Amino acid sequence: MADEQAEFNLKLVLVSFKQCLNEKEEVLMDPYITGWKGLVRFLNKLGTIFSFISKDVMTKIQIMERFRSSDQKENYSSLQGMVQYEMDNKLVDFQKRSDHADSGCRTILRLHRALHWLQMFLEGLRTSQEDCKTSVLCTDSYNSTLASYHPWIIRKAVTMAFCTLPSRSAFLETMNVGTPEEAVEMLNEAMPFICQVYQVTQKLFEEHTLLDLP
Ligand SMILES: CCCCCCCC/C=C\CCCCCCCC(=O)N[C@@H](COP(=O)(O)O)[C@H](O)/C=C/CCCCCCCCCCCCC
Repeated sequence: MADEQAEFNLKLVLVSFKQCLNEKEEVLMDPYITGWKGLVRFLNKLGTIFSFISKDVMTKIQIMERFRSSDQKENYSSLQGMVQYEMDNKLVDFQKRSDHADSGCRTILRLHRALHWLQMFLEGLRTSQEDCKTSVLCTDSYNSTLASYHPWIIRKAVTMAFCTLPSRSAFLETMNVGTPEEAVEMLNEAMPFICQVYQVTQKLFEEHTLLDLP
């Protein structure tokens, strides 16, 4: 709990995503989870209107943490290991959610899709003009990524929440790494790691036809 409430710092998120890939290009589960926890911390700072989103992410993080503390924890130390284990043991629902409603694969797929949104959003943030509206950046990146997976009611709630986002400079200052310029500098550093984690995961899920899990 204390961990979830700790102060957000962009650098910690950056370090986690940097640590995600090992020399064999495997995505390591623990830093992946830590990176997401850091992002939730940031989301919580943006106001209670975002709490329905952070609750959903926390539920998914907790599912993955349970796997990591179960007697099968070794099989969940990387995304590659998890896919292999769940596929070999038929632990993934492909048609509809039933016996394996909360498999690691479908849970990570939701976070993976959200990582695509993050990638688009941060790219917009880092390359946009000072007077650009974060709500517009957020809406555009959401519409081109996650929106197609969400029902109308979620899309409406999400779009309303985006309207409450602070200005670009206030948003960058919330990252807790100094001036907006310094935050942009750090985003420049963070982006390649986030993109690489996204690409490796995308390839893995594509190879095992896991990109449409219910
Ligand atoms: C480097 C830091 C700077 C940027 C900080 C951004 C912080 C973002 C933190 C979290 C991102 C949100 C991740 C959302 C995950 C959504 C997963 C999902 O799609 N869940 C749906 C499907 O799950 P199942 O039902 O199949 O289990 C679920 O139905 C959705 C629930 C709630 C709505 C999710 C909306 C996602 C909007 C993403 C934008 C977040 C806005 C952040 C504002 C900056």
